[in-house]
Amino acid sequence: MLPIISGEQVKHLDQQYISAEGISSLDLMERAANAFVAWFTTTINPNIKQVYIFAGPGNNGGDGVAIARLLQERYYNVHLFYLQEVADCSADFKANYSRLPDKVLVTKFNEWNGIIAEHSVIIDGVFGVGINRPIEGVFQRLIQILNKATALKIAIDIPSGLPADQIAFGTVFRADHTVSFQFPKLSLLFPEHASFIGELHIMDIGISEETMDAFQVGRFYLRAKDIPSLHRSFHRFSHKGDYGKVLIIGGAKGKTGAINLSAHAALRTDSGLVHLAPYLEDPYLIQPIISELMLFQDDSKQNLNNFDAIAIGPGWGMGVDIAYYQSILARFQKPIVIDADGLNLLAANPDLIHKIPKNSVLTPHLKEFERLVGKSKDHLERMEKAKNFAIANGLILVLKGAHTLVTLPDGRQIFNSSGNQYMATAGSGDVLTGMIASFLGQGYSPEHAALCGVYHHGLAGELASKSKWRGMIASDIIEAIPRTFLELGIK
Ligand SMILES: NC(=O)C1=CN([C@@H]2O[C@H](COP(=O)(O)OP(=O)(O)OC[C@H]3O[C@@H](n4cnc5c(N)ncnc54)[C@H](O)[C@@H]3O)[C@@H](O)[C@H]2O)[C@@H](O)CC1
Ligand SMILES: [K+]
Repeated sequence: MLPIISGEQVKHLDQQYISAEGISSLDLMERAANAFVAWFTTTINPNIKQVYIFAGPGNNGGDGVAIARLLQERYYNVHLFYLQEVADCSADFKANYSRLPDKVLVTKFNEWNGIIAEHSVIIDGVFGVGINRPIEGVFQRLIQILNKATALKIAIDIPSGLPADQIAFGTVFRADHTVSFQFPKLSLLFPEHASFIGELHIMDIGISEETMDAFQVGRFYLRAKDIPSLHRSFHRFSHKGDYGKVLIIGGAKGKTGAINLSAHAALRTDSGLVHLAPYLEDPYLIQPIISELMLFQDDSKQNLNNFDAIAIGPGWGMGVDIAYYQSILARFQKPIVIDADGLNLLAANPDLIHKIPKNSVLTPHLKEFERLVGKSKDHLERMEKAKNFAIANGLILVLKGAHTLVTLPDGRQIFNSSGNQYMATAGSGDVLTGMIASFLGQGYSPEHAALCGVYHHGLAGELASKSKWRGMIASDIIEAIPRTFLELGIK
């Protein structure tokens, strides 16, 4: 998994890599600029009239100057603005400045007439991860002008003004796209920064995960390439029992749709047998949405250990008898998945937390998490609370959101990269619950079940949204689950 190192560590990473690989920092900047241009030329409409690049005094500005040259070589009309006397800029900035072709128009920012032509693109290379104080003066004026412009806006590495690992504290460039090098900076994953970042793209510039691992940050970014090695493989003689027997408990009167969605998702994630235990006097009254599902009448006395995995909570309601909740925890000794009202009931009855089997997977959204541990002033504090909670209770916490955060009992924190905004739809969380339970039932470790569940879920959402867009519903995500295996090359 890709380590997420701090802004401060980036300098050391660069130096370490540069000395180990025998390349210069200028070469690394050239790679970064090439990576940006490769993304730009394949993503941005080629009919744009003008590219405006704004370069600050450091190496982010240096990237901007190198990008100006590379884009001009590809016949774009490039207008470069620099903000500080070139003599006062970083060494690699100056080296790139001296390589600029004549066809790049170059203007000092304070001599700019402020006009931005229609159908143009703005590239922000004012500050990168070296920002160390709030933006003021000429820099602030520029960012304010650019934020008002209607042109498409792209940030190099990080929107200028955003600190790499903290919550924004002043003026920040508002990008439509952020093209970040090598790994996402931590602050790019915070929900409060969504409007600064736009779409996030991570471009590899050749620094290996091993080089980055040396920094031991304990924070990671989960990508498609990480997933296949987490999967178990099955052979042609596998029996449906090998694929696990899963029980989904929840679904009070009027809310049985939630367990149906979880159960259906578990089947599509390859579970062999899936049972529903709705919280109804007569569970046989409900109609499973698909005929492959089975009903289970749980009377607090039955042996639950015949199941390989259990998920509790979807649509359960807050009227559940706590003695029944306790009886489930007493009758099943393996890690379980807890979601929705399973979590809300825990928040209302905190003593229950100590009875949950270790390494169980809890999947709160932000509000449910708040009910469990109290309010957080920002995502940074929330991350800290998630870590403390997972370590103190020996549980895996899956904090759902745009970059779902999985916190493991040893404190490691893993941000997911798959998924999109169309997944914020009713029942999407129930689908995830069923998927994680399915992987658990198939014999995956709780850690791998959580990570595979989260990644496949996001990918299923991406695939389903290609045809359903805003109209996507949770059932569409379920239907797309099988294709996620194909997409990731998992047989
Ligand atoms: N491995 C990587 O991630 C690579 C990083 N490179 C680029 O290098 C950038 C980091 O470069 P630097 O460390 O030079 O940092 P920056 O380019 O972010 O800027 C640092 C400069 O701005 C000044 N400064 C900081 N905050 C200011 C403020 N509020 N007002 C006025 N001046 C301020 C600093 O004194 C310093 O001169 C990255 O973001 C990335 O764009 C690439 O060139 C190569 C590879
Ligand atoms: K920038």
